Amino acid sequence: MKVTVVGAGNVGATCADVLAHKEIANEIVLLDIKEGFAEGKALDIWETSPINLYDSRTTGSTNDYSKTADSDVVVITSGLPRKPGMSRDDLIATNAGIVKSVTENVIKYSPEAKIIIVSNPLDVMTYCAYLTAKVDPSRVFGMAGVLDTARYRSFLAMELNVSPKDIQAVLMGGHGDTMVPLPRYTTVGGIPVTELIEEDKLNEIIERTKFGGGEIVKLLGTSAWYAPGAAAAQMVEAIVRDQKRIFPVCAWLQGEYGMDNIYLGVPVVLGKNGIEKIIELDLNADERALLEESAVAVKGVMKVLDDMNVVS
Ligand SMILES: NC(=O)C1=CN([C@@H]2O[C@H](COP(=O)(O)OP(=O)(O)OC[C@H]3O[C@@H](n4cnc5c(N)ncnc54)[C@H](O)[C@@H]3O)[C@@H](O)[C@H]2O)C=CC1
Ligand SMILES: O=C([O-])CC(=O)C(=O)O
Repeated sequence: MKVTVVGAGNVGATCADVLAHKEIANEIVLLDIKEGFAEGKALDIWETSPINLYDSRTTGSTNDYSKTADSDVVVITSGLPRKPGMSRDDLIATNAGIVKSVTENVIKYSPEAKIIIVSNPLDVMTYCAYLTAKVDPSRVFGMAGVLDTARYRSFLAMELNVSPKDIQAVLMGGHGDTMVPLPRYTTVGGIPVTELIEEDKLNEIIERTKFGGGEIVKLLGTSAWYAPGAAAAQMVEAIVRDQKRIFPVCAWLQGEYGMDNIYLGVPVVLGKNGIEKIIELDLNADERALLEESAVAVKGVMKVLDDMNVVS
């Protein structure tokens, strides 16, 4: 299996490192526009192979997409990260052009690839890649929910002092402050979370999750990379190993949840064909209202992209 990661910065290099370390793909290509950067990161990752005892091969490329040819999966992380005081949406002006040109190259050299978008603003950059790639939306989707649920689960594990392995959760909506964690679908070792934690405390954790990206930006001056890189790698793994995992993924909705022509986070089955199924939960009125509010926010940014006329 061949996997390309575009953008050898913090998230991309972390993703490639996890892919290699866990032997998720035997051939990993890291590509960046900055001269020598991807080659340097790829070499550094490869030099961990005798220590971490794996044989996945990681190589780098400065903007030469022929090296990425026939990739099974491509992860796009190229683009600016936000700084303190910025929202993810503030990145649209720069990142739309980057995601468009990268997607054109990706699809030219790997016409059959599944494409996972990571660049922000996530839902709208996924839409941008879909408009550019002109392939079935089951093959173009975004990483956000795996990260957002990981944050939610890690906060719950801290609060309850239990293993994060035993916490299952679903989170829906856009990858922004309007994301929708769903306590009704959160369990700890099979026990509904609401039986283990006070409502106020749970609401605090939900609020922390919604602003989890911003919490790291404030601490670091740039955005997170360990959890995002690992989350993207987990999606790659589900595809290359045809695991049929159920993950919240930013997917193109065509009637599901009563919504049309929008990229939004929903639970899906992820396997060798990309998104193999969108799972429709029976949301209650409150949950539906939150999802609709999130959809309105995403639609607003999609319109900004449409008005930019970046993608024809
Ligand atoms: N979806 C999510 O949950 C998350 C999304 N992000 C987003 O991922 C993106 C990357 O974040 P970081 O890795 O922290 O940034 P970074 O600045 O460390 O890396 C970005 C890399 O993209 C490269 N790049 C820029 N234009 C390019 C082009 N045309 N072709 C190839 N490479 C190009 C840059 O040279 C740089 O090395 C940001 O937009 C950030 O907001 C970050 C974390 C989580
Ligand atoms: O917060 C950011 O800008 C990066 C991101 O999407 C996240 O870490 O959730």
